[in-house]
Amino acid sequence: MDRRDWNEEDPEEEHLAGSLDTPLRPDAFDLTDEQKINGIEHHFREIMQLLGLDLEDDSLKGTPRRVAKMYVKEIFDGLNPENRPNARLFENKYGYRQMLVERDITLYSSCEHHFVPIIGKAHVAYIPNEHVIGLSKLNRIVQYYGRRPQVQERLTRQIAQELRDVLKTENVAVYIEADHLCVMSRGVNDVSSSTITSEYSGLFEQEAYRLEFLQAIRHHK
Ligand SMILES: Nc1nc2c(ncn2[C@@H]2O[C@H](COP(=O)(O)OP(=O)(O)OP(=O)(O)O)[C@@H](O)[C@H]2O)c(=O)[nH]1
Ligand SMILES: [Zn+2]
Repeated sequence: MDRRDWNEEDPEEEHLAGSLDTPLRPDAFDLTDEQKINGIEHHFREIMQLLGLDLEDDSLKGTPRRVAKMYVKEIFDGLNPENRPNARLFENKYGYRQMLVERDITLYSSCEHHFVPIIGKAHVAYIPNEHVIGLSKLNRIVQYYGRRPQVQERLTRQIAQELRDVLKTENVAVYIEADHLCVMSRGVNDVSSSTITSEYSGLFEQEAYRLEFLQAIRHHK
C-alpha cells in the first residue's frame, strides 16, 4: 500500500501526519471482481431477507446482484488501484505560471460510517512548474477518490496528495463542500447544514494565493 506522506520509521511523525490511506485489509486484492460480486450478492440477499423482503418478487429479485455490481464496478471502484486515472502530463510549453482553478467539480462519494451518499462539489487548483495536466484528469482524480467509502477529511487530503504527486508540485489547493445524506436523511435529520474541508500546500499556504483561490471559487452561478 502507498504510504507516501510520512516516514514509516518514525511513529511520532506518523501520528502527527495522520494516515491518508483508506484502511484496507492485507488481502484486499486477492479476489477478482467477479468473486467479490458473487460474495456481496449472497450477503446482500441475506440482508434483504432479514429485513423481511420477498426475494421472489419480480422487482426485488435482481437487487442483490445489482447492488453487488454497483459496489464493485461503480460507487466503490476507486478501491481498486487499477482504476486510478492515468493522468498524462504535458510539458508546460506555454510557460503558464499562474494559478489554474478547476471549480465546481461534481463530487459523489459514500459515507464510510453509514454507506449512504455524500454529494457535493470539489474545487481544485495548482500553480504549474514544468508540467500541466489535461483538465478532465482533475475531475477524474476527484471521482476516483470519491468512489470509496470515505470521510470528507481523508477524501480532501487524498485528492491533494494525488495532485502533488501527479503534477510534481507542492502548489496545490483542494476545497470540498458537501452534503452528507447520513446527516440529512437520518440521525440528526438536518437538511440545511453542509460540510467544508480544505487543504492548502506550497504557495497556497500564503494568504494572497489562498485568497485568489477562494475568490475564484466563490459562488458565481
Ligand atoms: N468527521 C466526519 N464525520 C462524519 C463524516 N460523515 C459522517 N460522519 C459522522 O460520523 C459519526 C458516526 O457517529 P456514531 O455516533 O457512531 O453514529 P450514529 O449513532 O449513526 O450518529 P448520528 O449520525 O449522530 O445518529 C456521525 O456523527 C456522522 O455525522 C465525515 O465525512 N467526517
Ligand atoms: Zn455517515
